[in-house]
Formats: sequence, structure tokens, C-alpha cells
Amino acid sequence: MTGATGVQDGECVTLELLKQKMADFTKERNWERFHSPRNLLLALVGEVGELSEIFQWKGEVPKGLPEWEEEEKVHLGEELSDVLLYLVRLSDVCGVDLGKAALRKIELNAIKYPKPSSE
Ligand SMILES: Nc1ccn([C@H]2C[C@H](O)[C@@H](COP(=O)(O)OP(=O)(O)OP(=O)(O)O)O2)c(=O)n1
Repeated sequence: MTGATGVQDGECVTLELLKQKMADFTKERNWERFHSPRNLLLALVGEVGELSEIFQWKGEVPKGLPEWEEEEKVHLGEELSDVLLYLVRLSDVCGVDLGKAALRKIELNAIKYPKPSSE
């Protein structure tokens, strides 16, 4: 089953697929002129603000969000997606391979913050 997403159940959603879908979405609407690096960065920051609003005034919430209504979780997924999609698109228009850059950064993090030595 692919449902509305075009992705098979159990199939991994790759950054490459999201990048291609965002590129197609933009081209089909002739919006490429709006998707400049600066505009995308501002859009990304705006969506981070919308994501923050969901948690605003709630205080600390337990992992898994057990007390949240389904509707709130759907909304959370939408705002997380907006952030991810603008990040993927920003990386693309800047010519940065986000997946490779992120893997490299994880390596750098591991060097900067070594595992505790076993006693
Ligand atoms: N110029 C644009 C406008 C929108 N989008 C895409 C990327 C985001 O995933 C989503 C953002 O759409 P909206 O600006 O309508 O923001 P919201 O979906 O958050 O709506 P609202 O701000 O009304 O909650 O659409 C895009 O790629 N380029």
C-alpha cells in the first residue's frame, strides 16, 4: 500500500526523495524565483516558531506525549515536516548534500565528545 504519500508501507523515506519532491513542487508552481537561500532560511525560522508555539506554555512534557490528543500530534507532525522540508530545500539550493553533511557532523561530534572509557 502506498496511500497518498506514494511510499510503500515500511519503505524508508530518504532525504533524496524529499529533495526531489520539493524541487518538483517548486517547479510545477514556477516558484523557483521565491526559493532563494535567504527566503528559505526565513521560511524555515518561521516554521521553527510555529513548532515552538505547540509546546509554548505547556511546561515540560513527557516523552511520547502520552497525554496529547491525536489532533495535536498530527499538528506537531505537520510543523516538524515544514521545518524538515524547508531545511532540505535550503540545503538543495545551497548545493549542500545534507545527508552526507549530517553524517560527517556526527563523526565530528564523536571526536569532540568521546565515549566515556570503560572502567
Ligand atoms: N513559497 C512556498 C510556500 C509553501 N511551501 C511549502 C513548504 C512548507 O511545507 C509549506 C508551508 O506552507 P505555509 O506557508 O502555508 O505554512 P503552513 O502550512 O505552516 O500554514 P500556516 O502558516 O497557515 O499554519 O508549504 C513552499 O515550499 N514554498
